[in-house]
Amino acid sequence: MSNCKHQHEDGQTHQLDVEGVCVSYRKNRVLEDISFSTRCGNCLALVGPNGAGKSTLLKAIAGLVKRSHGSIRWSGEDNMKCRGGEFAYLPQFEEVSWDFPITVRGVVEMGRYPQLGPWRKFGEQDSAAVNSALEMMEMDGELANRQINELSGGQKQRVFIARAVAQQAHVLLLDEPFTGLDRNHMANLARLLRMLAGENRLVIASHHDLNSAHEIFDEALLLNRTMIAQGPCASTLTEENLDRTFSKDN
Ligand SMILES: Nc1ncnc2c1ncn2[C@@H]1O[C@H](COP(=O)(O)OP(=O)(O)OP(=O)(O)O)[C@@H](O)[C@H]1O
Repeated sequence: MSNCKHQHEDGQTHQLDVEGVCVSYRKNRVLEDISFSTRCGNCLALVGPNGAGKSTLLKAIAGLVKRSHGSIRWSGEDNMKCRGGEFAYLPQFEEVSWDFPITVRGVVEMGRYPQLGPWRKFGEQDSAAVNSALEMMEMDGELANRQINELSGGQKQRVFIARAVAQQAHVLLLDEPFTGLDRNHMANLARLLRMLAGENRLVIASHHDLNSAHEIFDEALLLNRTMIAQGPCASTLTEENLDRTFSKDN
């Protein structure tokens, strides 16, 4: 892993500030007045029912969908103006076109493109980041040369997690990263997320398994179109908050 600079020279920690964010698809408002702050070194779980707006919030932070109101700032800078590579985004499994002819290594190399920009060639540092990410997700060796359409569901998911890891971004935005993984790879991914937070990165992931949330994540954000609660898992994932979050149908 590279030494990303996660601290300003004055020692201030990087922080994500989301304030009053609303997002609509055409006229359908799916996120209403979302405000929270979190900082690097944290693992934050987005929890809420299907259709609550978890993916939309991740995409809004990544700058992939436009907000109609509010602001999203990373270290004080508007997220849409952040330079390439600050945010690594793992799309939900169903959103990826798996028929695209590309190898596992090719996908993971794509994680380096935001760092390269128009002038820099793919170099040793990039190869090292790709190899390390492939090893971490156990997609190295023979698997690295396979076409992605020849993989199992869990292997495909691991390739895209490896792509996000190879990017060595400050902020990892992961849409249901545990989907399709077997028990061992789930445990491996949980360790990886803890390691990334330990390197002072910010990890935000949508997550449906409330039993494992306490072990993996420091904080939870409960969402159902509006924000219900945010804070440390123990004080946020309470019966009362969960009832309020899951009582509204979408
Ligand atoms: N591209 C789109 N165009 C129109 N509506 C959309 C689009 N993407 C999502 N929606 C709608 O926005 C709402 C929130 O969807 P979103 O995918 O953000 O929820 P989610 O919490 O991630 O759900 P899940 O747990 O099922 O993945 C849903 O009502 C969904 O139908």
